[in-house]
Amino acid sequence: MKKSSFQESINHLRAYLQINTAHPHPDYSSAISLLTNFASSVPNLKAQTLHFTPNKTKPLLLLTLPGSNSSLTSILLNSHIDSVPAETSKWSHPPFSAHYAPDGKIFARGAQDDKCIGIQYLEAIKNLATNQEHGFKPVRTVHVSFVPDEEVGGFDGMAKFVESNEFKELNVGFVLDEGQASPVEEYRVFYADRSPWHVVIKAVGEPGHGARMYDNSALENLMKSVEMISKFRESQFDMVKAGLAANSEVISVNPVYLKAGIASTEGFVMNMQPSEAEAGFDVRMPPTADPELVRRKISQEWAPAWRNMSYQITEKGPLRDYMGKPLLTHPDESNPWWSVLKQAIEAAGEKLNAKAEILGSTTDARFMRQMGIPAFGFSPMKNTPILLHDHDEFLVDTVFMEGIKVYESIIKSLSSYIGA
Ligand SMILES: CSCC[C@H](NC=O)C(=O)O
Ligand SMILES: [Zn+2]
Ligand SMILES: [Zn+2]
Repeated sequence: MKKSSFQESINHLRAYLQINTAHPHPDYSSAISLLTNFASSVPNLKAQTLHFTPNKTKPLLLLTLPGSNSSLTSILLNSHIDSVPAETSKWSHPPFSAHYAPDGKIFARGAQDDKCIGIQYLEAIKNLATNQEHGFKPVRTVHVSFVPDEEVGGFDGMAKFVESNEFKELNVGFVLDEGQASPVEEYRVFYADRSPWHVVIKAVGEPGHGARMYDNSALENLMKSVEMISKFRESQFDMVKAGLAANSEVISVNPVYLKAGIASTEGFVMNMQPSEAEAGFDVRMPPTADPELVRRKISQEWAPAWRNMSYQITEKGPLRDYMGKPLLTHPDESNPWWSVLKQAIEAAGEKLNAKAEILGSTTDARFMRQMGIPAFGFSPMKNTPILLHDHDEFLVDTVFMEGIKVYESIIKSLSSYIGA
């Protein structure tokens, strides 16, 4: 076996990006075939496809490189196979063509989030295996997981996986999952995610003629709530604007839909005040936020029954770990994995942002942190604009290749660390 050339590595990435794994109909089976096929070119890398749903439509690919000391915990490198959808007409190139521009940019949905890291893990392991005289023999076992459904909450993917016997048997001691691009030279590491709630508030009220002014219409009730919510949002955002907190360190509340009005085939009826109205909000809480405070705010201020309001909170995953502690992995010397990771990145000649961050959005790492397993978010993309979930998501070829080198150093260091 020989190491992939620059062009071969790029081809691997592009082939993966060309498989449309966007919701609502991700083509998981083609992706798994491609990855399994690639994995079979790496000696000693064993592949198994796991299923945690009865109809087997959400496969999870688990690759394993056995270590020499099976009494030590293993390392898990995770990425998700699925992507968010793309509005094709708003892109400069078709989002599943993986257009390779002369300046090195590869345009595709998933280029940053997060198919890049999946291929980089494999390329790095392959390079390690090729560079060593007798093949790469890690001390700790290294697992690479490709999971379904992260973008829709991970409930049929990582959430089920961490609960399974298969997972327990892996005896995972440390996890790397996705992070986010860095617009500057320093790489970024994430030690926590924000926990998401989907909050729907509903108002009912007096119906009536559109010309009449009266109290207690459904939309008036809803709009009062929207005002209160906007004030809270502003108070959080003001802390960010004043430089007192990062965006991901405050509670965000963003309106995501509004539903009201009497519809007819001609559009909305303009002279009727409806008796029902509803709005949806994406709420994200940093790990140290008090969810009970937010719950009280919702029931007493944002959707009080006395204003004819009701609400529904859908908690999208855990808020605390199995010990009741905030879901975070300490990015300091108290956590030996932090030092190993940091030193491995620096050993590759790269720089790390001095401050580890909370990720503004949410990843599958929360399910592993819930189990008490330390997990950092890291996607080695430097000097790269943050384009996840955006139009024209791209990654530059040389940035992708540098990321492979960094993972080689990281995988070598993590898998040979015997302290923890
Ligand atoms: C509600 S959990 C969904 C997870 C998703 N992850 C990435 O964008 C997110 O919205 O952050
Ligand atoms: Zn992602
Ligand atoms: Zn995403």
